[in-house]
Amino acid sequence: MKAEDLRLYAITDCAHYTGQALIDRTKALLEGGITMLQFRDKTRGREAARPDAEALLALCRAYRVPFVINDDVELAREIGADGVHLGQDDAALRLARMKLGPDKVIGISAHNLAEAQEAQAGGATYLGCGAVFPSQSKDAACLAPGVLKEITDTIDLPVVAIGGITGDNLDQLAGLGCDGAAVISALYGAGDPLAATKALRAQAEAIFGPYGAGKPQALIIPLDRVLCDTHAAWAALAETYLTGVGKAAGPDLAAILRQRTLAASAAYIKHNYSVPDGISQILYEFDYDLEDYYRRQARLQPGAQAFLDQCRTAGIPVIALSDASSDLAGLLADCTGCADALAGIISTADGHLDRTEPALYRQALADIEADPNQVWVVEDHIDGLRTAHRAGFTTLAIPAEGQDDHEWSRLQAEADQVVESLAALKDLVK
Ligand SMILES: Cc1ncc(COP(=O)(O)OP(=O)(O)O)c(N)n1
Ligand SMILES: Cc1ncsc1CCOP(=O)(O)O
Ligand SMILES: [Mg+2]
Repeated sequence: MKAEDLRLYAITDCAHYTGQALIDRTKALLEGGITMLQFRDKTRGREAARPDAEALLALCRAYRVPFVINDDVELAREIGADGVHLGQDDAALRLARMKLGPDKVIGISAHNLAEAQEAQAGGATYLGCGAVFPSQSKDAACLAPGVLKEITDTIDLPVVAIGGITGDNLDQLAGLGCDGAAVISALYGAGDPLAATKALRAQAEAIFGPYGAGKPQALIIPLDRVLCDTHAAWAALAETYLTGVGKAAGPDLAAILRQRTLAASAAYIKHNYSVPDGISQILYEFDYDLEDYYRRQARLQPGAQAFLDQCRTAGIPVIALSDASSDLAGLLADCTGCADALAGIISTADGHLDRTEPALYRQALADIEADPNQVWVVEDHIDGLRTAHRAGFTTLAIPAEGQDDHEWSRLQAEADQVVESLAALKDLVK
């Protein structure tokens, strides 16, 4: 989840709408441009509410909008929602984080700086602060604007304001440092929910900043497989090595190693095939084969040159990501003629990092002053996409050779955006 997902955050009004009426109304809100949805049902129990929650989750997936459940961590976990929103009297943040894992959204209600600090220290994803105005939907004490400002000035988490917000008072939230507005009645209670959402969304963007807009400040993209046609070389590395030492590779070896770095692949082979060489010798052989392929056969993928040219025209630095050493990756860039178009190369092998470590992606920011949120990480790899997401980058899924259908559907479900090709990516940076 990104801070901009909070721009116009709708919360269901299950006191007035359930079943098909709730789905229809929510669909109008999604069509009108809500940027996040919370399922909040304060009266029905978990089992009675579950079908509505599941239907809304499917709808939010279709509109690529995060979907969280109010109060009920178990329901969120069971249906695979993006997370939960918890108040001060709800389940403990620590327990919720344990149950949901590090990647899920956990929003916490905070009414003062101490609560906000505790939520930040406990691993909350965002804060809901209010009521900022008297609310018809909940009997909640009003928060002074000074307290809200103190929270946004002190805390690093994204903050959404809540309570009594309408088109008539939204402007009063300008300058308080919030990322968006959470709304029940001004959306669900509107005579024309589609028109009301469109109007509130435009107003929210004017006050809190654009949503999903603009070009990235920089872009991180895999060099192998995505920019260059090196899938065949990577897929053959382990088998070629094993053949050389007189062993036969298992049928699914290439698929197993696709998720691993070179070092982890070498370790896998060492431990599963009782080969004579040590891990560093296996790595040496891998590097040798890659270098040979890079020098003799590697080419840019179709559309890569045009995409890189467009980035250059638009002034967007492109940082290539590689699982080979940066020396080898540099050789690939030279041999395929894209070296001059790259602002840098980051390598899992150099830093002994794998794609589950945010430090990998953060390296890219060392030389450029960019807000991670404004940096796009293009990934063909599910671990990489998840890590970049967790590190606060905007993520784009792209297909690549060697992905199976399962991985591609997970990428599509979890990415902020999906691009079908480098040509489509080029259009996005125009
Ligand atoms: C975005 C957001 N912010 C605050 C709340 C309120 O949560 P809580 O204090 O737990 O009250 P209930 O909504 O559970 O009645 C929220 N739901 N969403
Ligand atoms: C859940 C909640 N928490 C504080 S105020 C509120 C209700 C927000 O609803 P409305 O937008 O109708 O005031
Ligand atoms: Mg609650």
